[in-house]
Amino acid sequence: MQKQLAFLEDSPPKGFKYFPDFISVAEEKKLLAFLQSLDWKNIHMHGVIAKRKVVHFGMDYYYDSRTFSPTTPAPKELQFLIKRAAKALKVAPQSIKEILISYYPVGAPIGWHRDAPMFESVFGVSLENSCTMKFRSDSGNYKTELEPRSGYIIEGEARWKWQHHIPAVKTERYSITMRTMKD
Ligand SMILES: O=C(O)CCC(=O)C(=O)O
Ligand SMILES: [Fe+2]
Repeated sequence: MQKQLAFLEDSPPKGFKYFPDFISVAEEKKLLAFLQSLDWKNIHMHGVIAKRKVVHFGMDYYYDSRTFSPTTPAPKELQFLIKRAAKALKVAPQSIKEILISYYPVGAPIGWHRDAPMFESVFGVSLENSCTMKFRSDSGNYKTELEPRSGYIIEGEARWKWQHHIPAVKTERYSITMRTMKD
């Protein structure tokens, strides 16, 4: 019994895949320099301003109304990453319609959620520092470390049956998440 519980706790949700060293140190350095040039926006949710800041390409997402509309296409600096993520997701690069760049200052979390229902698969890349990502569902809990330069896929059960969350980060971190749209 004990063993089975431990197994449940430790096995990743189906549809979550992790890719250590998805980008090189040089690519990370270039991306981080590019991110400094962006026009970072606050997230207003239910009258509160979140600690993390974001930049959207492809689709703008309005957190309060949960609606979206087309915005600036992804710049050239992100094209290699979109191509690589699309390959890992086994979709065409044009299928990646939303690119969300997030900055987590020390102490910034992202609360428990499922990504908005208009999106399908998610590919995330972590930059600068590690964080913990937690998953929960009726079938259990799972916790993993997202290292700098790693990538992850959230699709299938991990996407629709599980929620995920990043506890307040201990060291600042950036992520670039790329999403396909649901049909
Ligand atoms: O920062 C990340 O890697 C994940 C962010 C996330 O879950 C989201 O934007 O929906
Ligand atoms: Fe998410």
